[in-house]
Amino acid sequence: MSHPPVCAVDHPLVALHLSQLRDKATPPPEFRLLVRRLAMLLAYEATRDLATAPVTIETPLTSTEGKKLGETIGIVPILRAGLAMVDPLIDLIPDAQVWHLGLYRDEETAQPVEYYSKLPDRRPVDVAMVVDPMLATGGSAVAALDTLKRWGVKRTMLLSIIASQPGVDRLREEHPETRLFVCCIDPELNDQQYIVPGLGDAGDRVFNTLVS
Ligand SMILES: O=P(O)(O)OC[C@H]1O[C@H](OP(=O)(O)OP(=O)(O)O)[C@H](O)[C@@H]1O
Ligand SMILES: O=c1cc[nH]c(=O)[nH]1
Ligand SMILES: [Mg+2]
Repeated sequence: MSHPPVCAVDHPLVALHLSQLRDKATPPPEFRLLVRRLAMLLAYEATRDLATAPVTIETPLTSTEGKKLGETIGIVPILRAGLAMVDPLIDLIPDAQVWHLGLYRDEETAQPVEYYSKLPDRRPVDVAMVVDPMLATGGSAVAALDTLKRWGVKRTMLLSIIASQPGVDRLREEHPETRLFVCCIDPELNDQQYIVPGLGDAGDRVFNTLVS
């Protein structure tokens, strides 16, 4: 089966929650809830092709065949903003492992700076689901995927709420094998490399650290 490399989830619920998320009047508690809902909707699409294995279960009435996951999943949040997408994903995939990567964008250069990574030597997962609400220049996602590739993960996907077109192009160029799931692709970046129209700084809006 061949998959489209980029899936922009076209759904009325995505559209309405995304509109509220973009609104500058949306306060952090509601922002977090909206990120949670959108992460679940993205995860529903992204997990469509996960392998399953048969399992026999007993209902109160009889034996029947059910399913269990047939591969191991790692959820990889890019700190900080990616943390807001972890809980909704482990609600849906309770056995998933969570591996944190700390990256921030240098404010002057917009280049990613790694400040936390504690992956073990032995790669323990079949599929890595990288989560970060924003794919702007693509620098942070490319750095995270470089790390996961060195770690030996064969199948990677990235779930982002908003991507920029330049970020999508860069990801396709540098990690063509990574499947990308987004709620929306915005056309451009501004001079500070923020996504336009975007939603501003996702990490600051999640963690209420926007200082004006
Ligand atoms: O595609 P890029 O140009 O690399 O930009 C996207 C990155 O920027 C944001 O994180 P930020 O650096 O603001 O860190 P934070 O989550 O701690 O706020 C966002 O959550 C991504 O990680
Ligand atoms: O628009 C952007 C770009 C980078 N990081 C964000 O949080 N927002
Ligand atoms: Mg930020």
